[in-house]
Amino acid sequence: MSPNLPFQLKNPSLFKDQSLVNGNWVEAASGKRFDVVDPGSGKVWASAPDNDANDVDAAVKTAHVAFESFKKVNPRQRAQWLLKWDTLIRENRDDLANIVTYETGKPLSESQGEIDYSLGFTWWFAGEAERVTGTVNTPAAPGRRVFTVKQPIGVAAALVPWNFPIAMILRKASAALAAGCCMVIKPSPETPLSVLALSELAAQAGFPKGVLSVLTTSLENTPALSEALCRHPLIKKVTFTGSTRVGKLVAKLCADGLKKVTLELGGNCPFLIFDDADLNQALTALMGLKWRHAGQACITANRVYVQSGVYDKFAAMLKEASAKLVVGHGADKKTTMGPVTTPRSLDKALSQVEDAKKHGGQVVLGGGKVMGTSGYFFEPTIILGATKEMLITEEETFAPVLALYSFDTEGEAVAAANNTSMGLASYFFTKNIDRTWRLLENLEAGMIGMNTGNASAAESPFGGIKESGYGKESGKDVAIAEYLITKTGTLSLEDHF
Ligand SMILES: O=CCCC(=O)O
Repeated sequence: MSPNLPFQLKNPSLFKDQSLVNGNWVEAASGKRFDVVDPGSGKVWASAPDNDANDVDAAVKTAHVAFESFKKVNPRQRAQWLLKWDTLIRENRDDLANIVTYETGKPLSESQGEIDYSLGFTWWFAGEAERVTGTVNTPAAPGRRVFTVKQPIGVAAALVPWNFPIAMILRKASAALAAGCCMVIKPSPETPLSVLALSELAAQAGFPKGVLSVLTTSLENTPALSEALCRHPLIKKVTFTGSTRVGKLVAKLCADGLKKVTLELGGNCPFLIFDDADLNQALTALMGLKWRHAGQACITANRVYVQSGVYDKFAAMLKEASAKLVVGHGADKKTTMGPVTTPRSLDKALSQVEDAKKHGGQVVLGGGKVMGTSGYFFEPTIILGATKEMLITEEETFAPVLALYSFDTEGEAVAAANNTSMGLASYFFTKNIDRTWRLLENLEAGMIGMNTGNASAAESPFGGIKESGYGKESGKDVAIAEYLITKTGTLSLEDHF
């Protein structure tokens, strides 16, 4: 228990800074630990065990032993544990939000918003647990019946990012637990403590020992530990959220063991505004989507295409609204945009801005690091006159930098929006119903926001196409199916009549 937290916890039992294996809080076998840094100050405020590949086998084997019992637990019991977990998370919302803010940098109101959004997953998958059903049919061959039964796939590994540490865990773990799978979680090195706090609440909710395990690790040991998880023969399913580059490595590692994989990868999402759009609606949506967590969401708007008739007007509206953002420490109530989570993101943002300038882009707001602070702050930045030659068009930014492109026709906008290897989300704003339908069909993305920038919900299948990955998280049937196998039974009947 750390006495020196930079914030007060109402429930001190939530501060867990050891790994969780078989229901026990443990250190890495090496005894090493790594630091957890507050991005708002650049200061170390906690640490966690630096597990490496050698720590994987014990965690997976004990998870497998737990799975042998957990898979037989009645689905209603699993649903009840999920609902109890949901209640405990609700009761500890403020403490969890503080931990998230000090790990990720996001403003407290956003951390609270993330928890509220995430509770959709515990609630939703509690319902899904009891609705897993098989099928029965009568095939063409005489005297036969064919059945399918669904069963949990086994122990799953979750490789989880730092940008939404509560939402990503609850989206993955709730589906796995509802299905009857155990899960070994490898949190991001930036955000181990929020995941450990959630796991403590899962234990308090009644989930048996070994059902959820957490192996924390440093940036340095992340590749080897992740590889060991992907290669372990008792891991039957891997779910990864992160970059397309790493997602491809995970897919290759899992291919060797023919493991089922869900990949939620990079976005580079387009946001289209047509002349007939409600510009206030588009502005409100863009302000929420783009500046949320300082631009560090996979589904954020990376490329904003505005039709020429409203380009200047919308650019002015956007600049005026964005200039009012208050950049500061996430724990400060006045803050409306926090820091980026890692210093690496600052360098990437700066290189994209410099590159845009070289290609003729006009920086009309921000453009650089916030000076005179040890936190990782980047100014909210707007680049006008963006073109396809720019780095920002090619690469996901993951920082508060927004590029505005002008277009004339719908065909031109769709071609530009789709001109990326990625296909996570696309957004468009128009009041033309025919165009709405055409865009839904023609935009190449797994999720389409139509006059909204807020399309994520427990009820909606979440996932991309193209190099944004495969598999769905959340939504009815599809998400829990990622953790199930289908077994077919064929029965031969004797006819007595
Ligand atoms: O960053 C990716 C996840 C964001 C969301 O779930 O809406």
